[in-house]
Amino acid sequence: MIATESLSKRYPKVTALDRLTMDVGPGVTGLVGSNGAGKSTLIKILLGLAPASEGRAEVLGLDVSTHGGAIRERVGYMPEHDCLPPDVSATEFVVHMARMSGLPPTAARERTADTLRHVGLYEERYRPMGGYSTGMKQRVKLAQALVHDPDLVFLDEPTNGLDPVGRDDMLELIRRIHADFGISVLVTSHLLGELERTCDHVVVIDGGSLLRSSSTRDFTGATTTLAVEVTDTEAHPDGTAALLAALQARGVAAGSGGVLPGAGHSLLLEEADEETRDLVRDLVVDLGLGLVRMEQGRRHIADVFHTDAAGQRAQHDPSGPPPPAAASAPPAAESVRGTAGGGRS
Ligand SMILES: Nc1ncnc2c1ncn2[C@@H]1O[C@H](COP(=O)(O)OP(=O)(O)OP(=O)(O)O)[C@@H](O)[C@H]1O
Repeated sequence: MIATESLSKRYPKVTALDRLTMDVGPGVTGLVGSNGAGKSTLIKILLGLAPASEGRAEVLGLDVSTHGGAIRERVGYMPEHDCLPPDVSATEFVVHMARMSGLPPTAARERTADTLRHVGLYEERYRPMGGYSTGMKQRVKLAQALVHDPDLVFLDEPTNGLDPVGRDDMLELIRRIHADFGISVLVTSHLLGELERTCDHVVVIDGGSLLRSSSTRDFTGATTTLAVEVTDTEAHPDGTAALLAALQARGVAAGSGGVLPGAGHSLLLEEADEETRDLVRDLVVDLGLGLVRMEQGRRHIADVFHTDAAGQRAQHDPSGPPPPAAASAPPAAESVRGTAGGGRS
């Protein structure tokens, strides 16, 4: 679907992409990287909207430097930032975008109604978009990317600004774009956790270079780590801390797993066996906490990202001190915001 070869983009003060070589096949692919990693720049080059400084790229077998128009006919694009005219209704806007994509008037109206229904906008689609919530605006942006029935869509940070429920709804919609309509998806995010539930394949970029590209399954192989999540109670306003203390009192070492996607705080217990699982269960009961989740685990993509990023930096500067991410066991932090280099040149 997408192939780049030594693709670079240099702005006067910044190298946004640095000899990026990658291949993306059909399905749902996540493009992960911190702010400034080069995700939006890559999308603009792939759409033929911005020229590369060096290297080449193809989308659907078409060269981006010479076939931008043909690519945009077959590819949908959901931009990152708010770009909807406030005085226009979703219906008017999406019909307009469908017409711009070459659909005749009747087909444009029919496809608009179908697509807005598909993304979950009903009566409100006749109201001006200025009064919409962030979630509704994201849905309209998604609808306009899908209305001309593309082969592939680029979704730039579609969950930005959404609350956990809105984010889950959007991720479910993204999964269905491929499952129901066979449209392939390239979706960017700085949130690693959400992509491991949504994507078949994940590409991680850092400072404009490829850090890793592999199937989600390969990223998240089985481990002996046990993730435990509990509720707070009146007696234990911080249930996680109470459980941690009780485990430590019995000589079980646990690390804090950070805030998990769409969930609360979690504890991570390394090399947990049957006995440890029984102990956790008993302690949760003794403390009167609610057990939200006890999951023997998969690795989180975040772990792999931190380990790989640390390794790469160590390679670049073998004599230097270890970067913070390498100095301790990497937490399963959800976001890579701010953990990667910015690609300054
Ligand atoms: N038109 C431009 N002129 C100069 N620098 C730019 C331009 N567009 C992007 N950059 C810089 O290129 C780098 C990559 O930006 P890009 O927007 O592609 O990153 P990103 O991964 O999409 O991050 P974000 O999620 O914050 O948008 C950043 O340092 C950014 O400041």
